[in-house]
Amino acid sequence: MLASPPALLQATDLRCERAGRALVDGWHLALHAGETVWLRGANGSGKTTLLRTLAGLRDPDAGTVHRPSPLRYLGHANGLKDELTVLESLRFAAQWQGLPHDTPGLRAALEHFGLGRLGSRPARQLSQGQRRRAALAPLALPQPGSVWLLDEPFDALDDAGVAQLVALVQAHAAAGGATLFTSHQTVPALSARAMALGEARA
Ligand SMILES: Nc1ncnc2c1ncn2[C@@H]1O[C@H](COP(=O)(O)OP(=O)(O)OP(=O)(O)O)[C@@H](O)[C@H]1O
Repeated sequence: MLASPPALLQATDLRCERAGRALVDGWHLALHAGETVWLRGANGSGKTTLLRTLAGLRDPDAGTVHRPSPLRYLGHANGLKDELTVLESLRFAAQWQGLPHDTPGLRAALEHFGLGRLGSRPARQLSQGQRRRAALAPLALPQPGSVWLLDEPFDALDDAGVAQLVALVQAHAAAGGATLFTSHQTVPALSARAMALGEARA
């Protein structure tokens, strides 16, 4: 019998607390190449806390997270710097991904999200949807076999933006990557395994 390939991201017996209360306890995840997982849950149920823990931005209160693959986390706050232009932000993200400063895909990545004409604009001049698109643009740069952790990535996107992101997530899965995303809206065009968190905690 063939052994199953190792997960790109693995969480074992995870416990995450806020203000002394467990949001998840004994939680498991094995995210494999080609998988797309939709993490669902009510407001306050712990999705952001869990994603940040999986990304290594906060420590679990118990359990382990194994991250053998490159990882990209996008929080719902966008993380754009107002004073940087859209192209500078993308260049910064490319370097962070280990790509050369002058990587040829930068323009194409902006074009993917319809931002080709906005490359020299400072982020502070963008609309909310344009900011979301600019934050997502680094996903259009190559990073084979990586894990994407995306917190509410569809927020503020119009129908065309949703379709552009769906196309990227599907291509990422087809190329051997994996994605875990949160969303309060159903995205019918995206085929994803749903995982639900428990009830909201006050
Ligand atoms: N810095 C903090 N200190 C204490 N409690 C916090 C803090 N941040 C979040 N919480 C609490 O942790 C719980 C989970 O919050 P979290 O942001 O992970 O939920 P969420 O599922 O992402 O919510 P939403 O759908 O509203 O974005 C909430 O009850 C929240 O009040």
